[in-house]
Amino acid sequence: MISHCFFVVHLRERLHGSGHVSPGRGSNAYYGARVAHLILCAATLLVYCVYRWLIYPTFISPLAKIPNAHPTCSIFPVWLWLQQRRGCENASIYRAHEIHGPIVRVGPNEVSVNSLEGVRKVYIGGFQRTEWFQQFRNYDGTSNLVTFFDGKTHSIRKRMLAHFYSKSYLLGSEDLWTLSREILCKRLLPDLNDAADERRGIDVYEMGFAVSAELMAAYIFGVQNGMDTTRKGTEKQRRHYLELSKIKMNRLKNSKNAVKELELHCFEMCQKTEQALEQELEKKPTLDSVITNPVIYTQLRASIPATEGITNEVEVRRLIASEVIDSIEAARENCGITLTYVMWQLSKRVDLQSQLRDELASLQSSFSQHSEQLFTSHTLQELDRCSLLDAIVKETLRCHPPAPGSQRRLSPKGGTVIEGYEIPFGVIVSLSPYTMHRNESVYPNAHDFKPERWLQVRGTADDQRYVDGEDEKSGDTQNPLQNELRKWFLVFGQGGRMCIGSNFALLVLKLLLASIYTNFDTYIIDEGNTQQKDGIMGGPIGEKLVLGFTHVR
Ligand code: HEM
Repeated sequence: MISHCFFVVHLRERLHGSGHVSPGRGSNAYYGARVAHLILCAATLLVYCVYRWLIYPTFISPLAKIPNAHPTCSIFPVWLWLQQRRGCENASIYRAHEIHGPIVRVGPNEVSVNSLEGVRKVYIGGFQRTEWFQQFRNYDGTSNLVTFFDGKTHSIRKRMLAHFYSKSYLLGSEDLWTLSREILCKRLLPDLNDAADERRGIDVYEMGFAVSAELMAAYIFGVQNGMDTTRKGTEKQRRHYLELSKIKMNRLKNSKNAVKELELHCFEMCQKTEQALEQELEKKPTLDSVITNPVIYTQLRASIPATEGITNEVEVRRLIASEVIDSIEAARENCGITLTYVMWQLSKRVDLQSQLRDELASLQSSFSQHSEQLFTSHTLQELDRCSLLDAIVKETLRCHPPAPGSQRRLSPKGGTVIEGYEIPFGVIVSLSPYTMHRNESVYPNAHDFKPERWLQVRGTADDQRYVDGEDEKSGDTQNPLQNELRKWFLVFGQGGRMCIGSNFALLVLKLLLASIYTNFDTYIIDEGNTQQKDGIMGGPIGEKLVLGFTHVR
């Protein structure tokens, strides 16, 4: 537009110069003509801007028909930005849906949806992720599962790993139960025992983050090559590691140095695993050491060259490191936050703790520290059938999703139609667990923590029967009410980009809870501020939860 105006001025000058009668340079008439041209250009520019940024988005764009979360949303992206700055983005979008229904415009080029049709179109339909996800690249921009844009590259990598994170594989994995026994029984429980004896409080927020990262690292690298920051005596390393993680996640000052140190730490674990594999040391345990296979590392090391065609060893190691550091972070943050909230909820309800203990006591496997049966090959399968435990974990994830924020995508070429509204190509479309999980018609009294809802079948109030553990794999169950609850459950995302670690996360959380609550009662000593942060991640604002532990008789 600006260049067009200059062209007009230039043309007029050429005309003047080619013999037309024109006011002489420096004369008043000459300057008057120039000013008139400039005014004309400015007016044209203004009209264009008003049309482009006011009239078109507000009245003509297909998005204009969608209700605005705020009157300015069609023109400026300021409303959303302000909600983010104020730390109330999720709550504000939720309120907008309550007022306007299943679809709202939250910015000139962004809409939020809250419906199953939205889930089906956006996630199951495979809309692309936005640029925002690129920040999860590691090692100077090396991609991984989270950041791959191209669908083909993404699905090759996902297929490479999916089997080793599938529920059926994990339930039968000797590596998983062996490494869990090592970490929980030899590192975590002895510290909790001491805490109970000494009447010392434990910050389970810190403990949850550390033990989750440690379990994930052990599955990736083998327990002997992974992390060791949970046991008593490692408090200094643990706090240093968690401090670095916090700096990285919150992009605080010095985050570059923190990122470097964390990447180096992960790279060292890769190198240690590589050396062990080269020397075939894995299967030679000494008397007091336990060794497990580096399940994920070995798979990536074999499959990246074979299926992605990358043979340069340094490059392969970089790709592996970029992939696994993300998984450790995902486990640390998401499982850490979830464990904190489950234990907070259980500590408020002694009755629920004892019901859970009764369910665990009915199993053949025992989680008692004094039992010979502790963690056998049946343990994981048995644990998976505990319906109350499952309900407690699911209800915690519903009420306190660790990643409650909008899962943003871009509308595809050719556009789409959602909830009857046309959405052109390139619009940011999102749904969020925060809003989906608060739907009163699916989750009555949605603001209350009610594990029972995951155990009920549809019927009258007096006809609420309990169902045994359903087959998670099949998705749909015989129970229409449970199917409905699951469809609205967005905690792990849905579709092709859904969380690859969901089964691992659920199983590890159940193992942790079974081990802790079989042996201890917990009570709150200092809960700080347990309100969830309103953002992409939703840890407790106070970043702590100090619980007391007492031995179960
Ligand atoms: C309670 C625990 C967890 C929660 C709530 C969670 C949540 C999520 C969500 C919501 C997404 C999808 C985001 C989107 O659609 O844009 C996701 C993706 C992902 N998660 Fe998790 N996660 C958890 C644990 C884990 C663990 C333990 C791992 C370790 C393997 C993991 C690895 C990943 C990866 C690699 C992706 C990207 C998948 C893809 O793009 O195909 N997550 N997670």
